[in-house]
Amino acid sequence: MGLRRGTDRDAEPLPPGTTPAGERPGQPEEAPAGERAGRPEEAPALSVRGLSVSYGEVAALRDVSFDLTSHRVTALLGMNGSGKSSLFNAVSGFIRPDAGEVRVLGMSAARARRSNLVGYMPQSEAVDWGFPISVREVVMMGRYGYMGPGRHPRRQDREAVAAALERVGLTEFAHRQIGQLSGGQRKRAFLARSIAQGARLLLLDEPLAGVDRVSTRTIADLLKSLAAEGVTVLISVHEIGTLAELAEEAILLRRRVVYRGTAEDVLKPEHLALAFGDDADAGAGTEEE
Ligand SMILES: Nc1ncnc2c1ncn2[C@@H]1O[C@H](COP(=O)(O)OP(=O)(O)OP(=O)(O)O)[C@@H](O)[C@H]1O
Repeated sequence: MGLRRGTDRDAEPLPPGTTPAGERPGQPEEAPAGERAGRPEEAPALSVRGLSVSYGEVAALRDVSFDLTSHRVTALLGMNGSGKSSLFNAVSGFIRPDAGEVRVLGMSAARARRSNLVGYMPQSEAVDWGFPISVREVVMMGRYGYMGPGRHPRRQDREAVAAALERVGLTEFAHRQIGQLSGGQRKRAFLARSIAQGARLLLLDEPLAGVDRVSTRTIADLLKSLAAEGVTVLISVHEIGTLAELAEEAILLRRRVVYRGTAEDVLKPEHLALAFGDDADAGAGTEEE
């Protein structure tokens, strides 16, 4: 049961959530020292090294490197086509990069996903909102990784879902079909899915597109409280208006990392120009090298 519109990612529901001790699904591969699932804090929350992604002739990312530590909300800022979704898909293990390496809490991207450590909120356009599934069922998808093949929720799954719905303020909407929520409520439902999952790294692709001021505030507050609990949040935005409200720091992306700094620093015109200004290397597009 995938909500995501027709890609091969439908084969598996979008990354469910993390793992309370003792109920971690996914079989640990031989984990190097310091990579054991029970002690992921020892590694950076996210480490991206020399990442390049292309689609045929189109170079979406080139030699992208950065680290994220926990307890932080970091914005990924760039114009349309700058590679934000490609980065999320590579970090989630959904697409295979041409080159480079992604480590999530010291694990490979694929293993982190299987271990329910990565929560992903796709762009709205990537979701089939007509899919006959309730808000509660969407959030329950965050628990799939803890269930057996029959996906029968146990008491702790139901409790985790109820708590997540409560936290995002959607308890009273739990039985509504997901498409019958407002834009901001839909985003909160997907956030609840990652909360129920217990994800340690949250990847949010344009979560504020089409969201009003009140919902933006609510989502920003939720993200901050999750970060305070040790969750690492990477959130893509292509509008600068909400940046300072959302994130403490930002990475400017234009196929490669062109600048990184505090939200205040990144908003300086000379830095924004690196990501949004006219440039021979503008945005994404055909490799010109
Ligand atoms: N499946 C695909 N096939 C071919 N090209 C693709 C594919 N997905 C993305 N691209 C191209 O890769 C580049 C980066 O796209 P990506 O979606 O990662 O950017 P983005 O920053 O998320 O854009 P937006 O802000 O518009 O969502 C763009 O030139 C895009 O056209």
